[in-house]
Amino acid sequence: MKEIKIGILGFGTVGAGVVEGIQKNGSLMAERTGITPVVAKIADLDITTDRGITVDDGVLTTDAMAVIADPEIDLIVELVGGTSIARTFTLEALKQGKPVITANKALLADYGAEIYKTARDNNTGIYYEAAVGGGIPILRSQRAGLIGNQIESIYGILNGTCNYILTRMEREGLPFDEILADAQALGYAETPPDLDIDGIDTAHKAVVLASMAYGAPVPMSACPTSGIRGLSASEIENADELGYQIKLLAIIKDNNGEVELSVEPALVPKEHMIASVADSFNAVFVKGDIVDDTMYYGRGAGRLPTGSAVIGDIMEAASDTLNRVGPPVSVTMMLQKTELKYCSADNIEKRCYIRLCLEDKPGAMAKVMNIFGEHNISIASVVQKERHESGRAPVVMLTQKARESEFVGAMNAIQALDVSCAEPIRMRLEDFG
Ligand SMILES: NC(=O)C1=CN([C@@H]2O[C@H](COP(=O)(O)OP(=O)(O)OC[C@H]3O[C@@H](n4cnc5c(N)ncnc54)[C@H](O)[C@@H]3O)[C@@H](O)[C@H]2O)C=CC1
Ligand SMILES: N[C@@H](CC=O)C(=O)O
Ligand code: NA
Repeated sequence: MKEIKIGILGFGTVGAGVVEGIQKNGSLMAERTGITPVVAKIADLDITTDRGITVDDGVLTTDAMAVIADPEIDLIVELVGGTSIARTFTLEALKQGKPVITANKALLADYGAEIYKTARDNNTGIYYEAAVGGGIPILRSQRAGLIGNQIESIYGILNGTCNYILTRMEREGLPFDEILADAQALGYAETPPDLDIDGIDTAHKAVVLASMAYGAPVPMSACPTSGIRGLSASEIENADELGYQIKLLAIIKDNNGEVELSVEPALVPKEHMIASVADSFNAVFVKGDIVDDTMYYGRGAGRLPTGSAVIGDIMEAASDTLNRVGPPVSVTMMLQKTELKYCSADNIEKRCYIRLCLEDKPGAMAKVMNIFGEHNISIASVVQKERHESGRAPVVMLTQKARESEFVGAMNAIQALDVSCAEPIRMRLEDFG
């Protein structure tokens, strides 16, 4: 039986989950692989807080750099988070030829190009399954099971916090802030949670998925991003009445050789499988040119599910190290091309949900319809609610597909109308057609 000595940096939610998982199932992993995982060192700035886990004397330290430099340590697990000290730790370990396992999608999204190249140049690996879809082995599926496919499209619910908030707003009608506090207490949210609710965490994961799908590090600037901050109960109710649910979606497509990428809240049909993905669960739908449609589902956040993904990477990195495999597929797939072409956001075609507030006056609707006509936007359905006592009436519309630039033009023109009494609300409607 061979042994692999692991140095963990960051003993927070995920770090503690990794140690708990190895304590529980380490012997099972050893029986299955012939490699015994040994947590030799854990570095954290705080080594006094009780994580509900007992470790041997001498394992805990506050000095992460000493763990990286320790010749006894075979591989490094980076779980401190953020993009500053985590980048320093990761690059230093790779330069010493040690494989790094990380759950840090922000780090990969911002510094992926530098990190993958450093791994390759030092003949070692960076492993990052936990960075996308938490416990779901989505990247492993992409780089192993789907390796023979051109990826046509990926749709993902990739943020446990947002999906948890949307689910409870819809089911329990609770206020946004109250549910966010629960998501934080459950260990799902980032620090700060703005990364979750503004869609940035989803975008971090989307660019990692897109990089692997299309073969080069994709910059965050290529991913137009909006989140669920300020989403009102009215949108959830209106969507429900029309047969839809609202989900924060990552959308990645090969659009005639150009990468189409966005993160945005979207109405999805209630009968589609994606609508049944609730709470902190994530789901990723990948369509390949050979395999056709595939779907992956599981816990997207939390101590043990994320720990499970990190542990899978530890065992793969251990096997690669012991077998002296050079840079693994998780590195080479990210460095196939030097540059990718991106679809301009203006040219993306989509359907939309639109809520207007109109003065209830004769001709108001005709003015609005004229504007849609001028912008080549065809309306699929319109619901005008009873007018309020104020003389104003909310109007809810679903459109057919049109170009983003036409939607922007139409919204500006409608807002400028004398009969328009509030800024129009617009969201994507994704029917997967
Ligand atoms: N919590 C979750 O469900 C998931 C988290 N992740 C990612 O995993 C990483 C870790 O997240 P959490 O465990 O939730 O964060 P956390 O905040 O619970 O843990 C981070 C730990 O790192 C320690 N730390 C900070 N600076 C340090 C330094 N210089 N040296 C040593 N220790 C240091 C902190 O004291 C803390 O205990 C992040 O990149 C996060 O985005 C990924 C998937 C899911
Ligand atoms: N904050 C993230 C944690 C996992 O990546 C989430 O809520 O999904
Ligand atoms: Na994963």
